[in-house]
Amino acid sequence: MENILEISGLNKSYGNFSLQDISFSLPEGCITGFIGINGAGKTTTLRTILGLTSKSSGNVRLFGMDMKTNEKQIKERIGIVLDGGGFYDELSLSEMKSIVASAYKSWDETKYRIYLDRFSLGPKQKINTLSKGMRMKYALALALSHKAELLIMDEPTSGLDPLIRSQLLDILKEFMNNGGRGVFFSTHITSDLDKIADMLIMIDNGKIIFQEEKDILLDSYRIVKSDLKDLTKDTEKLFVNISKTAFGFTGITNQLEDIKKAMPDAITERTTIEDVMLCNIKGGKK
Ligand SMILES: Nc1ncnc2c1ncn2[C@@H]1O[C@H](COP(=O)(O)OP(=O)(O)OP(=O)(O)O)[C@@H](O)[C@H]1O
Repeated sequence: MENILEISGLNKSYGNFSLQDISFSLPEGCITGFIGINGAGKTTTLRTILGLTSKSSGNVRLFGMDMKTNEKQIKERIGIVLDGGGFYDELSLSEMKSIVASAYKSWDETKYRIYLDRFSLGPKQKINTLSKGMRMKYALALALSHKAELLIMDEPTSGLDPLIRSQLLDILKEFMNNGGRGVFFSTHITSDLDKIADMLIMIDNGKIIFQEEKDILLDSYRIVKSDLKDLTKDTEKLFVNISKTAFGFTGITNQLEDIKKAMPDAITERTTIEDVMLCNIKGGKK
């Protein structure tokens, strides 16, 4: 599998916040979720990758090309959905589309109209009359109408109702049906990724905490419930996070085999992505 995106040694500072030595890669054919709590650095990373925010150091390669020297060719092949869209609010959808379309050699007007119809958006409607969900659909229609091979989306599901979120997930699955493509999707709402992500990258406080295939990640963690008597100085070390009550404890572990030996009667349950994200935040579960 080729890497569609490769980031190495990315650094960037904003006052007290900094992206620290961010490195990861996205293989083609994967929907990758970029997860982290508010303020973790997701938007800053995406904007830095896209050259919308300057970086202090690091390399960004897309489709095997360096972003510094091939920005135009690279951007032709990326569909971008940013929070708020970056649109001129006083324009109609059709006027804004003309500006966006002129930036792409491979603009596909037929496809754009199909998406507009599918999303029930009127070309004469003004951008400032769009609801949050309609704005996201419009951004998606633009991003999908120039034969992009990689979709980069910043919090596309934030603030959307379950119906629109489910439509978005269907569209992403359709997009991935053609080979050689990728989706990079930042979110702090991890339930959508439980359904569609193949790969997960977590950022916290400007640092990458892990990059792992979703199924492998979820297989390696378990929620454990048992009596307090099972907790000793040694067994506590087997947990990433523990909460105790008067009756027992609930913990999250990534050392399941050792837990089974140490407390064979404990109840174990599978985790969600949210459980894994929360227990990997510095300072434990928030
Ligand atoms: N233009 C800016 N100037 C100064 N600080 C900034 C700027 N943009 C972001 N930051 C700071 O960088 C940190 C990371 O913000 P960022 O928006 O990347 O987080 P995020 O993970 O996308 O959060 P959210 O889920 O809330 O969107 C925050 O502390 C934020 O205040």
